Amino acid sequence: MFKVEDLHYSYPKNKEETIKGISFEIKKGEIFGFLGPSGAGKSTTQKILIKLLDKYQGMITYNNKNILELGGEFYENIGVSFEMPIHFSKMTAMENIDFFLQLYKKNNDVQSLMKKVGLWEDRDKMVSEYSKGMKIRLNIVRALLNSPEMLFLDEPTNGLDPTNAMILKDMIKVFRSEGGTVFITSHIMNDIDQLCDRVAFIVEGEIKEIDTPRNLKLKYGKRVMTLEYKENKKTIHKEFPMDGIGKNEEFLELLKNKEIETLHSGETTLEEIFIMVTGVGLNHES
Ligand SMILES: Nc1ncnc2c1ncn2[C@@H]1O[C@H](COP(=O)(O)OP(=O)(O)OP(=O)(O)O)[C@@H](O)[C@H]1O
Repeated sequence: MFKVEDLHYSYPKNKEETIKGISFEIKKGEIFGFLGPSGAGKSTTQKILIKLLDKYQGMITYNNKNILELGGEFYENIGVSFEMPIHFSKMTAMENIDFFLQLYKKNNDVQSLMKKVGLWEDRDKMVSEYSKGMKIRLNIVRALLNSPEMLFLDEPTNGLDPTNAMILKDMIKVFRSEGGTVFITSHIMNDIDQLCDRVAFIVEGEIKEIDTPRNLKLKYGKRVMTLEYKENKKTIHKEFPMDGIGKNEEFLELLKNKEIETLHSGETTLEEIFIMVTGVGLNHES
């Protein structure tokens, strides 16, 4: 759906390039995660893809057309939800929605969307009375107002409690199951793991990895089995190579004779991969 080839970008006031020659594709019907430490260039790339920044080098096509040649119809087909919810706070949620609806030719079913995010009952409240979580949910409704074929989401679950985060993730999955395509950035690796078909890691304007979360886990994980068992009221921890595990006598003896507490393959988490690829820890406060 999107093809980005050798993209370079520098902000006018900066000497150094912010985006240093990245290439990737977003396939129709996939959820594509764009991950990286703060300042890596995620928002800049997203802004270029949605045509908010244009003086770049390289080639970007959307459905095989150069995005620079696309007119207003481009915005009929995409939905955008950025991290900071921006609404008219002195208007009610519905007044906000009505305002944005009339900008589009295609309209989604607002009542159904508002019910899905649990805001229908509060639709006539001023947005200034909304909590942060409510504003974020209203933001996603806004992004879906034109029934887009592609969604751009910047940190969509940031600031949501687990229940609301789950509602939002379910909406994103339903959107994909109905054929939609999603470009998402997040610092919450669990969400990324649950949602994304493929992820790219960007560090200082360069892409270091692109693959499925599963392939990355296989690549960065250790091929070992770890076993914890009880012996004389103590927990003993042992590691065995995955290769030939079925014939490893010591491992099999432990399985047969000991009280096993845990048994794991050495699969790593996306969070550990993030740290390995980017060299930067995740800030859990964000
Ligand atoms: N308008 C701007 N003018 C000049 N430099 C900018 C501008 N916006 C961003 N930058 C710089 O470009 C680099 C990439 O910023 P960007 O916002 O794309 O990072 P990010 O990966 O989205 O970070 P975060 O996770 O913190 O949102 C940073 O060094 C930032 O300071």
